[in-house]
Amino acid sequence: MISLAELHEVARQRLAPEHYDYFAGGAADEIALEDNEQAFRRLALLPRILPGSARRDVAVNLLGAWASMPVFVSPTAFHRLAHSDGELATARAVAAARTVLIASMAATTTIGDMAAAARAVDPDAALWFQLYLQSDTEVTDLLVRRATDAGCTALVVTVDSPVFGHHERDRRHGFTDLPEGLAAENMRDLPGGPRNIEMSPVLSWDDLERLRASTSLPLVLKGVLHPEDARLAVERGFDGILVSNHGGRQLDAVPASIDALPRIAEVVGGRVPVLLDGGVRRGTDVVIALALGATAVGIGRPVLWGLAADGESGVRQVLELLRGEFDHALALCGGRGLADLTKDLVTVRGPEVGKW
Ligand SMILES: Cc1cc2nc3c(=O)[nH]c(=O)nc-3n(C[C@H](O)[C@H](O)[C@H](O)COP(=O)(O)O)c2cc1C
Ligand SMILES: CCCCC(=O)C(=O)O
Repeated sequence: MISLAELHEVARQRLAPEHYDYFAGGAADEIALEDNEQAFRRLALLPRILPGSARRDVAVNLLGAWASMPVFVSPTAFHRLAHSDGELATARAVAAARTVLIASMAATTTIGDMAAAARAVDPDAALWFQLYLQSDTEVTDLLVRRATDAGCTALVVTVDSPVFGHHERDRRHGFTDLPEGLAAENMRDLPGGPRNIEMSPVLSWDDLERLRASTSLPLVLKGVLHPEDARLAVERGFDGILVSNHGGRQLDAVPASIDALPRIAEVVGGRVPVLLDGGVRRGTDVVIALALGATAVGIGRPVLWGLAADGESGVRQVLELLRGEFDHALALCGGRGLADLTKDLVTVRGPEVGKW
């Protein structure tokens, strides 16, 4: 495989149409979904010349975890729909690539089993846990305890989903339930029996403060697009921001993640890491996002495509392709390290090129 696009094509052929469309789809007219990728194509890089060194250092510290490159894996649900090894394959591949895996609360494998699979590859494997706050605080607390016991070193609270997004592809297929034998394994053995994952508009900053007080793990807020929310998050002592439009699966009228990034990076002003996901498909996308102020970027669907195409090996290919492309793009930009990626390198494509 020579590009992420090729792995996507193989995955499309392998997956049942209803499962492919669950993974690929977005909300409503899929404007945000498409814009996530298109927005990168509207931007251009102005490379610097004569770097004077053949060494390039791309490792980055993410809330105490060393990642070998500024690319991590964003949380996506139901990996066993993509491949029978599911999240175990993903966990092994990400550990082998020495980067951070954000495990989805909606995984089809428990967080404990994912952690064991990752640690068998690398005892220092970095695993974070994504959480939808549940209105029953007992459930949330138990999930946090399980993630902590599994050795997760940060919690990523998804805050862009007060209600479920409307996915018309799923409606067309009538795809509402996981096939027999697959389940959201983290939601078993909870008070009141197995639970469905709840999304709730009742949640407020108070609930986040409550979570803050109940754990010593760093907390990242995922799904921030408004600069004012980023400011509030930093002022209230949260540890990181993940700029994301949920891969275009929630509100369709939102901007592309990369277009929302600069204002948020400005408001945050380096006080906490600013992460980004949505539409990252090439090493040059990683360069652009870092230059515009991201500390690192996440990939969602490409991991699912790698998994569906070739299990653990497919996910490894995705991560190694991006690592290679990123390093190559950094070299072509005359960069020696991540600190060389500054916002003067980015401009818009077309006749406005000098005006940005
Ligand atoms: C099939 C699928 C399932 C997802 N499940 C979750 C999830 O369980 N929790 C969450 O916070 N985000 C979830 N997301 C959003 C991703 O974390 C991420 O924001 C998005 O996929 C990034 O965009 P990309 O797919 O263009 O890389 C999901 C996305 C997809 C495509
Ligand atoms: C309850 C599962 C939610 C998964 C999700 O976030 C998505 O499909 O985008």
